[in-house]
Amino acid sequence: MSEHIRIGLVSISDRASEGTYEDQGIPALKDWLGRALTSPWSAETRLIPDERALIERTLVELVDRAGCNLVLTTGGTGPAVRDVTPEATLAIGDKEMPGFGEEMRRISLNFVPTAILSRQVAVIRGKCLIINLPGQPKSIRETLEGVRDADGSVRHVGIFAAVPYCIDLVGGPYVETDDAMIKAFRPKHAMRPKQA
Ligand SMILES: Nc1ncnc2c1ncn2[C@@H]1O[C@H](COP(=O)(O)OP(=O)(O)OP(=O)(O)O)[C@@H](O)[C@H]1O
Ligand SMILES: Nc1nc2c(c(=O)[nH]1)N[C@H]1C(S)=C(S)[C@@H](COP(=O)(O)O)O[C@H]1N2
Repeated sequence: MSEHIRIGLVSISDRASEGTYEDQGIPALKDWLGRALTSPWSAETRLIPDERALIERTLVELVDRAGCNLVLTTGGTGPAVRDVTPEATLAIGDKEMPGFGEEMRRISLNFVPTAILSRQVAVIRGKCLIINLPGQPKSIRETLEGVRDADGSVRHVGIFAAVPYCIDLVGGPYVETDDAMIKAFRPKHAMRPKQA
């Protein structure tokens, strides 16, 4: 049986939050999750500037008060002075999960040589997994879903394949995905029968 998950979606951008351009981060996150998840979910969205204290408060609020078991951020992971998303995320995490950042940079190198400029991290806070994604809206799909060959076969598995089992392990709800988009990996003993 699958269970409902509340997912925090946080777009961190000075210019989108002040209206210089329209935010494409939250729509891209919603669009991807809408196509990838087959179990029930709802989103808590926030559009905020690159202010460390505000990022920390927002993440804490989404986990501790809104009850999110997954939070995806986009933006603010680069080397510029105002890019502080990784520092804010690490500051409020109980445990760092370095594999997500390492793998996202490897995946992103298939698309841009500047992928190594992205300092994204992931952490566990309570029963929630928080993952930083880069700011480019197209990078959301690239990192979550991975890289495909021209015939559609998966060349480099996206990081979302490891997300449902990670949420299981911290005591969150059982999340299911559409295998055609992203096949979630779980060891046999942790798998439940697929919903019809
Ligand atoms: N929320 C967003 N909506 C649309 N495009 C974005 C968004 N965030 C980032 N981008 C694009 O991706 C690029 C890299 O993202 P990054 O997080 O480094 O932004 P930035 O250059 O620090 O500027 P800002 O914080 O004002 O978005 C941006 O320069 C912008 O072109
Ligand atoms: N998958 C993917 N990753 C990417 C990119 C991209 O276009 N696709 N852009 C890179 C660029 S240009 C930068 S500067 C860094 C910085 O992350 P930020 O956008 O959060 O500041 O992410 C990188 N990671």
